[in-house]
Amino acid sequence: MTNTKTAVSAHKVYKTYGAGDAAVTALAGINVDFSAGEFTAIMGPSGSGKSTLMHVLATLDTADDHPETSIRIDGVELHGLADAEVTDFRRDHVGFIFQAFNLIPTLTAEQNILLPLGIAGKQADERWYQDLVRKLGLAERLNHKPSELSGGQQQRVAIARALLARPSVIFADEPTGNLDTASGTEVLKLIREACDQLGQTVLMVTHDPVAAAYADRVLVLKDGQIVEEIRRPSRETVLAALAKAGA
Ligand SMILES: Nc1ncnc2c1ncn2[C@@H]1O[C@H](COP(=O)(O)OP(=O)(O)OP(=O)(O)O)[C@@H](O)[C@H]1O
Repeated sequence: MTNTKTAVSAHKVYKTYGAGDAAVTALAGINVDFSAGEFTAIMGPSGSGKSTLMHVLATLDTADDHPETSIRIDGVELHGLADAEVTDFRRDHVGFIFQAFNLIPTLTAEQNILLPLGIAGKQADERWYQDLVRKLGLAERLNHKPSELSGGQQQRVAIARALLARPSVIFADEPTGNLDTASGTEVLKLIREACDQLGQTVLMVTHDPVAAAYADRVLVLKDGQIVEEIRRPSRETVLAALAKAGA
């Protein structure tokens, strides 16, 4: 991608859980930018702060108050913004693909895909919706409930739901964690295509070096800090970086 616009920018991001002797530093002053259209994998040992970083950048959790902390998405400063404003912003700019899919079991695939826009009181772009459904191979499955879909199909419904609103950035937490290899590969290729063809920005937490090799870059966290950055990762370079970080 030649587009170098910054989609997400984090500056001096700290997160401490608990207080006093029980305090745990989950993020120890993170500085990182994510360019528009870039696919980044976030890796590191258990407890290194991956989920915390995702949640804080996605505005699902708040960073510690620190005079210089800044978290921006599409240039909008989100750190310190009131909850209601953050919720509104998130609805328009941020999409999620979580491992547990977060699909509503009583709704059909189509209703699940359309739900977030419906809640926001917005109409889906009909052509874009049809495009997504076709591209994701869901056309024959739209009237099925999640329990009538395979894991890969459920994850594709979650991807369609995330992409429909054309969010500036999508946060994916172990999106292939529950899938068999074939479905996992399919999901990773779709995420890759969304970045290459639609300019979608994606941040993905994963433990899988093969999944990480689909990304443009890998960030390795350790003790709440970024200790390694790999551009154009391969399974081998990722494994070496993880070994170095003690994962
Ligand atoms: N709600 C919480 N209360 C207290 N400590 C927490 C909380 N959430 C996370 N932590 C601590 O913060 C640190 C970072 O946790 P985090 O879940 O971000 O790590 P992770 O890299 O995502 O781990 P994993 O790979 O095991 O999911 C850990 O030491 C964890 O125990």
